[in-house]
Amino acid sequence: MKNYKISVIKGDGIGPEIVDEAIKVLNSVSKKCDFTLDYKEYLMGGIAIDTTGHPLPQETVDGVLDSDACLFGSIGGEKWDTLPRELRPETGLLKFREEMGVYANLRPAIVYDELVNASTLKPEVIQGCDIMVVRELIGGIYFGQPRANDGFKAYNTMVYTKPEIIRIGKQAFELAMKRDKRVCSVDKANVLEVSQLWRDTMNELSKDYPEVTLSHMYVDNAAMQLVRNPKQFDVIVTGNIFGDILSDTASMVVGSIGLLPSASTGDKTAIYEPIHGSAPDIAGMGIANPIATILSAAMMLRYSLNEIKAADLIEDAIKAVLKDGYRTKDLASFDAKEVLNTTAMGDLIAAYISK
Ligand SMILES: NC(=O)C1=CN([C@@H]2O[C@H](COP(=O)(O)OP(=O)(O)OC[C@H]3O[C@@H](n4cnc5c(N)ncnc54)[C@H](O)[C@@H]3O)[C@@H](O)[C@H]2O)C=CC1
Ligand SMILES: CC(C)CC(=O)C(=O)O
Ligand SMILES: [Mg+2]
Repeated sequence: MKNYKISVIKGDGIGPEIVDEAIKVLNSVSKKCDFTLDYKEYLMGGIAIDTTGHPLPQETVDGVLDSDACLFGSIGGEKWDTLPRELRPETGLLKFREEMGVYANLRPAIVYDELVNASTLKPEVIQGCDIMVVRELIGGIYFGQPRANDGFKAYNTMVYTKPEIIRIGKQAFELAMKRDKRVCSVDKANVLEVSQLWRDTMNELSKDYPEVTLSHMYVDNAAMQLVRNPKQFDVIVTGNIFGDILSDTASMVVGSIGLLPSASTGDKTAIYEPIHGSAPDIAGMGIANPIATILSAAMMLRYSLNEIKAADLIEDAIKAVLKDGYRTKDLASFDAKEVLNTTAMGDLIAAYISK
């Protein structure tokens, strides 16, 4: 029987609540599909600061690199917001992504038929929507030097090199080849030099993919188009900050940020994490939607472990649960037959799998 080593980082806020549900579901599907999972927990973010004095302990870096894949919850919270920048949970997360070399963050935004009434957008606008946001994750303005804040003047730097743009562009074109063969590259080339290089490079790269239609859009327009007519998009490729913002926007096309999973991939390892943060406003209340994290676990099975049947079983169980009218609080006003807490939603998805 196959056995996989999974590193687990629960993090802060709702992180532990949602990761526990994903593990519950993984255990249910692994029994059904005849493989086992060995989990090892590592600290990161606020809890790591409180325990070790540092947001990213070396043990976490080594442990994740030694595993087959990493399941990640979320980090951060007000408690740590006043720390110097280099000691903050978010700085630990960025350093973690950089050290793991996970340059491509794949954020699918799929509207399930079962949830077509779960969005504030009209059903006809969103039905059948299936977007893949390919966000560059270890470059751009979140990482660029110089950066500083002296209390009077503050600045950050948006940097991309051509090899970095080619690397992420290739991921987008390759994904598009397996999908509807359309890539929309999002930038701000009317204002930013870095975006002009991004656009020129995408144009050059597109010559290697003649079957794929490449279009370009400014990020402000892209945000508007995402809510106006999301079905016009197939693959969106963009830089770190634009992808961060546009994928949160896309979550409202789907219905809730608690539904969107992601895979952060590179050449060394992969990290599977919901797109949302630690949601301190609802932490400990038992109302967080665990589906984004459970779907991230399904992506882990599909992409890192090649357990395709298991991934399908999870996704089918989620659709069935939603079709039967079970909702967490974030989706309570959309065709809910019964509103479940976080644990009950995890229990139910696990039970549908083992049916
Ligand atoms: N990957 C990570 O670990 C990320 C961490 N953060 C950190 O998280 C903290 C909170 O950031 P926010 O801007 O509030 O973003 P957030 O994504 O944590 O929350 C935004 C809103 O969405 C809701 N929400 C998020 N996930 C949900 C879920 N699973 N179910 C139901 N509702 C959910 C929250 O209750 C909140 O109202 C900050 O410290 C931030 O830096 C933010 C984004 C990503
Ligand atoms: C620390 C932030 C860059 C995290 C975030 O918002 C994200 O990755 O979506
Ligand atoms: Mg974000």
